[in-house]
Amino acid sequence: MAPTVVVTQNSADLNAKLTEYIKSVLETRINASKENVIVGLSGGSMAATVCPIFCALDMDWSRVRLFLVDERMAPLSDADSNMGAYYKHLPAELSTHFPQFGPINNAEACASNYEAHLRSWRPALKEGWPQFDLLLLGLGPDGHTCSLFPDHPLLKENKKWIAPIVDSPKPPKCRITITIPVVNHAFNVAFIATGENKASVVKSIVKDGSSEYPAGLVKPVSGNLHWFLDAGSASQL
Ligand SMILES: O=C(O)[C@H](O)[C@@H](O)[C@H](O)[C@H](O)COP(=O)(O)O
Repeated sequence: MAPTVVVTQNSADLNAKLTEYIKSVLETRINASKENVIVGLSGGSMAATVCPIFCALDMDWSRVRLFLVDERMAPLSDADSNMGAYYKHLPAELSTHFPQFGPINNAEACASNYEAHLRSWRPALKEGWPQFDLLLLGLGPDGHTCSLFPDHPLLKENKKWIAPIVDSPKPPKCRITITIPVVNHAFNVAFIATGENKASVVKSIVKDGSSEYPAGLVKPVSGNLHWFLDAGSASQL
C-alpha cells in the first residue's frame, strides 16, 4: 500500500498532526485487542518530539508499553542514552513502561535480554516475528533508520528480532537495534523526518520508491506506513 505523506507547515502543525495520528492509532489498537499495546520509539531527536505529545494526551496509558527500536550502549546519565532522553522528558509513571536495558558493556547480551522482554510481551506470529502496534521512526540523512545503516550486513538479518551492532558509522559504535523484518510486521509505522538535510533521501524513498537506503526497505507486510515531514525534508517532493 502506498504510504500516507503528511507535509507540515511548522513545528506546531507537526505537533498537532502527530498528536492526532498517535491518539487515533493508540485508541484503535487498545480497542482492537485485550493485549497491551506496544509502541517502539527511535532515539535521536524523537524523544524531544514525541514526549510532549505523550504528556499532553488525555488517555489511559495503563495498557501501553514502550520499547526502544534502537539504543546506544551508554549509561542512562550519558547524553548518548536514548532511554535517558525519554526518562528526562516523560513523567515517572510512563518511564516505567520501558523494559530494563542492559548490560551496557555487552551488546550481544543486551540485545538478547531486550529481545527476551519483547518475546514476553508479544508472542511470535506464525511467520516468526513480533507485531508492534506502532513504530515511530527517525531517519538519518544517509537513509538509516533504527541502527540499520546503508550497506551494513544487519540489513539482511532474518532471524533475530533485536541485533547487536558494534561498528555503527554513527557514534557511538556499540548499539542494539530491531531488524528490518520486525519493522515490516508492525501494524503501524510512521517516519518523522524534518530538516532540509534529509530532503534528498526523502525524495528517493517517498517519491522514487527507491530501496537503496535502509529506510527504503521499510515496506509493512500488512500494516500502514506514514511519513511526517516538514517544508525542509519535503522540499524535493
Ligand atoms: O539512536 C539513534 O541514533 C537513532 O534511533 C537513529 O536512527 C535516529 O532516529 C536517526 O539518526 C535520526 O536522528 P535525528 O532525529 O536526531 O535526526
